Amino acid sequence: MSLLIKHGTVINADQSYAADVLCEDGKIVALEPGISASGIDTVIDARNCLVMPGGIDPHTHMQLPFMGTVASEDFYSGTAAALAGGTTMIIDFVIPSPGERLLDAYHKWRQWAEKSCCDYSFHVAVTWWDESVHDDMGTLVRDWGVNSFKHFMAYKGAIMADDGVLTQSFPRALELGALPTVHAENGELVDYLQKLLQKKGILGPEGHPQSRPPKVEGEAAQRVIQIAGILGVPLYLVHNSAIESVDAIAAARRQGQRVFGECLTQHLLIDESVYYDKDWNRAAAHVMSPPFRPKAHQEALWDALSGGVLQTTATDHCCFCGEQKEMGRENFAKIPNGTAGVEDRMAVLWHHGVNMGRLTANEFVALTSTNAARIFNIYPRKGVIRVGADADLVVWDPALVRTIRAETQHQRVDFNVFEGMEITGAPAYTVSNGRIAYADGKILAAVGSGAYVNRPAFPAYIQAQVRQNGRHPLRSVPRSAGNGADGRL
Ligand SMILES: NC(=O)NCCC(=O)O
Ligand SMILES: [Zn+2]
Repeated sequence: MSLLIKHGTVINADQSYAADVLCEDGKIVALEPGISASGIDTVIDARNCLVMPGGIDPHTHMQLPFMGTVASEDFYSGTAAALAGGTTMIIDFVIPSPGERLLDAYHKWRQWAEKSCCDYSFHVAVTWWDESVHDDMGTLVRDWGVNSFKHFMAYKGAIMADDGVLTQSFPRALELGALPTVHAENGELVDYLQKLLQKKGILGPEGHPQSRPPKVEGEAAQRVIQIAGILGVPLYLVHNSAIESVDAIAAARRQGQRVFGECLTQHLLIDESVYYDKDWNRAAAHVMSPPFRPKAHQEALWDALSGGVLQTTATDHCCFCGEQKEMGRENFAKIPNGTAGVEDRMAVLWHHGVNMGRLTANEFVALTSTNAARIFNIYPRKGVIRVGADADLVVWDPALVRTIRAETQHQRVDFNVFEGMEITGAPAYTVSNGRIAYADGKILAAVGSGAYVNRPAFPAYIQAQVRQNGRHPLRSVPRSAGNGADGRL
């Protein structure tokens, strides 16, 4: 099975150049101008197009049982939507139910994910602590290619990990060479503010952002960064949405702490006014955590992306239809949290980032693919166009104009937070493992054509820094009974 992409401009995170890309049996095998098309099975003419590494979305929830319901995607529909948007790999989350063993939950998710039509991998959530969690973390890293564990500081009474859990899990992750990831919101404060708002009769979706103000995120981000610093553990903070958390990450990085940050495309473009919409359905459709913020936070997020404080963009893709959001009609705290985004992440970031002059095309590649591949240790297999890498590519037409509409989307949900947004620049073709998976608006990838990606532990990219940061050396003072070692009291 051979595929040749001719006449395009290759864009990697570090450089751009004109070259044809030859793929055979799922790998890139040649990369140079003027490769002959004779004997090749499929040829794509990429004239006037850019050829980029396929996107990696490091934060999706395709099929998540959450808040009394289950996200409306399955792994086929969700990964098909990813391919339509130029994303060729997702890292989804295994979230064990209370009391469920991590390994059992992991195998359940693996079974669900067999339908995937793009490559995938899993972070596994640690939501409580006991010996079985300690042991299963080891098994997952050693035998099942998991190199990151997720901790929710929010969702009290459900999946929240308190400081005790973080303090057990982080050093365990460190000894296994795995990266702790964290949803930073102070779950106690959210719980308190939700109850306060309810007592005051504020029960509509406008209660959602008021119960989770930016400082609730900032406090948790600062606290977990300090905890990780004390323990000498690298850290990845998911979906940063607020100036407060970005500032906390910037300060830690300035001091040499190994902290990585992600932001969601949705938080870059949408502000909190959506929760004050008179139409309950529209307001509820935007309920996700952290919530959308006042506009000033968006500019800070853009600056953090272009300034290197945040390294990745994701979506937290988690679809709930209107009927599911209805569960919170009488109480905002019961509206299932989550919005979709995997289909639009790259186009929205291209349009508002590259076209608007905030990002270069190379930075776009870094932020949508390469940095995630490095942090989660699948680089250079993914995240770069080079000989030997997986043939996961997007042929990007920078002149393609499209209006985002829920009506025409592939993701399985009845709403789109970017509804009506006109964007310029979109995938003409998406190539997954050397095959055309999306072209001319159509998904061509078969159910189950995606593969599970093992992610090895001890990423060199992170580990060197961990050694440098180190834990403070522990010291003891030798003393004789009752006296100091030197005989003096
Ligand atoms: N983000 C969100 O609202 N839903 C998915 C679960 C999570 O990541 O917090
Ligand atoms: Zn989250």
